[in-house]
Amino acid sequence: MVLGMGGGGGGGVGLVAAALAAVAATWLWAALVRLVWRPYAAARAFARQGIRGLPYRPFDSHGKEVKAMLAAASGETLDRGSHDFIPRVMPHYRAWMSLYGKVFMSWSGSTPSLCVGKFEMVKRILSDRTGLYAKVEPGPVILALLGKGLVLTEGEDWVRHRRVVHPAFAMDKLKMLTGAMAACAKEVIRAWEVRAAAAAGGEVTVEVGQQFAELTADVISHTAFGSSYRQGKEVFLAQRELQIIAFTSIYNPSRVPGMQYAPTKSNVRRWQLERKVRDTLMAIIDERLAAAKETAATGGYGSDLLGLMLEANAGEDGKRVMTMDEIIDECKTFFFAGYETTSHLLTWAMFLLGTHPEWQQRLREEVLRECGGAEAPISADALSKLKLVTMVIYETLRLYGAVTLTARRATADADLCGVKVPKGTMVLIPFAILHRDEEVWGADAGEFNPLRFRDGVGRATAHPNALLSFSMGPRSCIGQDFAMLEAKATLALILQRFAFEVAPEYVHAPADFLTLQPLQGLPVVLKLLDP
Ligand code: HEM
Repeated sequence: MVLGMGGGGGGGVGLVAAALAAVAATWLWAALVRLVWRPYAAARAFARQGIRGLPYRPFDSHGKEVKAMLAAASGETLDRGSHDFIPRVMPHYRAWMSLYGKVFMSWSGSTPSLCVGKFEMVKRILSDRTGLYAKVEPGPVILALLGKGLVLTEGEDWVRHRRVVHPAFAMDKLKMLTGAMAACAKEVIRAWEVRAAAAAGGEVTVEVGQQFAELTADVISHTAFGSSYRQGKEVFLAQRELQIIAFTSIYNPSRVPGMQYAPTKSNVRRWQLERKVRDTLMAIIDERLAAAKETAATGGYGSDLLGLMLEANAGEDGKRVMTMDEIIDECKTFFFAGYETTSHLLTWAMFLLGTHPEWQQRLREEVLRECGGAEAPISADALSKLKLVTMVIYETLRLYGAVTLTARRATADADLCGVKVPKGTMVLIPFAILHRDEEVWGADAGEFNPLRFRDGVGRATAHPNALLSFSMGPRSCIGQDFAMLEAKATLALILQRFAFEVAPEYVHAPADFLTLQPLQGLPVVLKLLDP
């Protein structure tokens, strides 16, 4: 009996051990398939089917030449006059391009990748309307952060979403948001004025990177949610914390597959925040729908981005085009896509103007002429006359565009200007490298020269779409006019009030953490023009 019981206990332990061994064997098998077999099989398949005629070496990222170049470039900071951050930010690409030319293959984990630096090919990929080059499937963490908003949808869903979101970003509607944008910027700048006025010589040093992050968050919260701004800001703060959790997990080198589902401390926090974002957005939307019912005669969902989206969503026959969950996903997308990008644009514009005083003075003269002095209100019409400011913003986007690279996946075998691209290939388009191509931009491609845009953005080079900071084609940035308007209004308000230079302690070290930013922020010395 006793023996029998002991035998039963031993059987239980044995079973547990067997189960653990089975789990370990499954994990080991999965790791072998992922890390060894798939790259090997993919390399063989590519060698056979070829992206024929292209320089090709499997497992390039471990090549000796690339390793040497990586070692040489890592940690380097740049001279302030140099805008060539490629060796620092994209050392693989620089190395590969110098070895293999503008089009080459590489490997990203087990996925074969084609890196495309030839403008004609880029144009073909980005203008595709057939779904041949689709967005890359996001991981579960990014999906939870962004939802199935415009950035991540495909096919019919994308067409439906774009139809609803597009009217909110029409220029005549955006013009009505200029007042809200300028009011947010004025509040931030007013605080600088107070500090400068109290300081000796009317001078104050401000870390503008951080300040612009707060400003663009405020602008999105106000312009998207109008009177529900406070709840909108809560959503924004929760989204920002979610973003940090998401990227900490994605960039964690010892990440264990499947861990995102375990109830760890950070996952529990993530779930709480996701619930908070959803519940708060749902409450704002419910309020709007109720208010719209009451004011049906005046047709009022509100003139902010959410209101315009709800109006377009109502459809002519009263049938909703998008579900409320999809509207929530679009709201999350606004925060994600429109906050850091615009904040970095402002930061880099201040860097370039702070290191080019002659351009700063030319812009100030233009602003004072077209918009008036510090007391004059900023209007969308006056902003549309700021030609030099626009040229400097384009040049900032060319040299320091927030998005340095985009990717697509070939959904079927394709012929890309004579190159065979097998189905499944990841196609990488390094915007930052294309923006420095001397064949496209001329011998001064590496220099700050806003005059190249004097005849407009489409005439700066032989290719009308050579500036790719907002991408091009059907999936190009829906918020580009919004970002340009916000940048112009903010720069005009600063130029009206301050002369500035980059502080001596600034270290020029552009870094790409999803978006291109100065690694240690941007301290700027602001001097009141009229102390
Ligand atoms: C300087 C500021 C900005 C830059 C540099 C920028 C850049 C980009 C780029 C490169 C894309 C294409 C990505 C790809 O196809 O892989 C994109 C798409 C998008 N952007 Fe922006 N963006 C900016 C501001 C904004 C703002 C302010 C908003 C909204 C408030 C916004 C919303 C979007 C959306 C929704 C998409 C997806 C469009 C679609 O696929 O239909 N962006 N952006």
